[in-house]
Amino acid sequence: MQTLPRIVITAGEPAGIGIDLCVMLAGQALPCHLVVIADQDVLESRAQALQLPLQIQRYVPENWPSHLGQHQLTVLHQPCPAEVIAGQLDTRNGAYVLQTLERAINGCMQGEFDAMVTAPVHKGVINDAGVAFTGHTEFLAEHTHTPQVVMMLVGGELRVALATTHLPLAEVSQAITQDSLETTIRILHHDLINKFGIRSPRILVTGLNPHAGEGGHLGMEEITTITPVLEKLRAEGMLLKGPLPADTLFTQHNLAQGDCVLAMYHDQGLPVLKHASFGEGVNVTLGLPMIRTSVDHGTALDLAGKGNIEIGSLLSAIQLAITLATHSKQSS
Ligand SMILES: NC(=O)c1ccc[n+]([C@@H]2O[C@H](COP(=O)([O-])OP(=O)(O)OC[C@H]3O[C@@H](n4cnc5c(N)ncnc54)[C@H](O)[C@@H]3O)[C@@H](O)[C@H]2O)c1
Ligand SMILES: N[C@H](C(=O)O)[C@H](O)COP(=O)(O)O
Repeated sequence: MQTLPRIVITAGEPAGIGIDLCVMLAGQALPCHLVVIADQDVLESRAQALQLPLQIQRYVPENWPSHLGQHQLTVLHQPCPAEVIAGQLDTRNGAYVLQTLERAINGCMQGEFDAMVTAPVHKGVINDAGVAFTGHTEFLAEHTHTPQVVMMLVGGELRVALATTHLPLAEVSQAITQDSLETTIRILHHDLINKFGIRSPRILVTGLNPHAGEGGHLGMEEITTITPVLEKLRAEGMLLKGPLPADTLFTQHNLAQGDCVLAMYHDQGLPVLKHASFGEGVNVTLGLPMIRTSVDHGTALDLAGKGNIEIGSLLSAIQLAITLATHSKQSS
């Protein structure tokens, strides 16, 4: 008999909508076993604020109930040190957020969980708490000892991967070297085949500069870095198009010729994807020795504890995690 995947969810920043989403999740039937790592009291008081029914059962590793959507939620209790007020960040809870991530990562690496789905964290408050933190993606790479990973967002018909992640714009050009770009494309190519079932992935690669550098008149990175890498990997048989001007790459005509876009930096690729599918998209980390997906939105502090939020992205992230975990079990 096929066993259901065991999905662990980290509830993210406790003052944000991650808690609300986990409360809402209790009302959704899903084809998986599911455990949420969060402070149980915070979940209960948010459920009260939202006037939603919630019955919590503590997580017992040997006994995973199915997630039937009858307002029951299995919770791995991680206490928040400071009182949580919806919408108000508190640096005293920064370490708690990271502890939930560490617990989920350890569980995935040791086979306790099949996949990890993350609700949004607030990068700023973690840094204000004194811990350098740029995002889940980098944290996961560090904590699984993976030298390089790739952030890809999937939404509607689009897949957009990034050559750099959470980096000040002034540092982007230097961060894209021939080596880093080659590794990014290899990871992307490998995971599109092995995780997404695309036999011969066609990857559309943006330039870095306006109009892909205009033959060197508007920047040299296309000539010195991107083109040599694409030529090397094309010689191995990879289907790579580019470097293409990013402003027109996202036209329907061009997108129809690829399975995935590789953008050079965060705000070159993600605004297009979020315009097309915000609230339904999924962020997936490629190249990890475990499965991790996430929502496409942030902590939305303005909406926490008030109701009227969309759960679509979390459901899509869980669905993708289930698909990837099932595929991984079948192929192992
Ligand atoms: N996966 C993650 O952990 C993740 C992703 C993106 C941003 N963030 C972090 O979140 C924080 C806030 O970021 P931001 O303000 O740029 O983006 P945001 O996504 O939190 O908010 C942008 C807008 O979208 C709305 N919104 C977001 N999610 C919604 C939902 N589920 N339903 C309805 N409306 C929703 C918000 O109210 C706001 O108006 C930052 O610290 C950022 O780094 C985390
Ligand atoms: N870059 C993501 C986005 O804009 O949706 C977000 O910041 C989350 O990134 P991590 O998964 O690395 O936290």
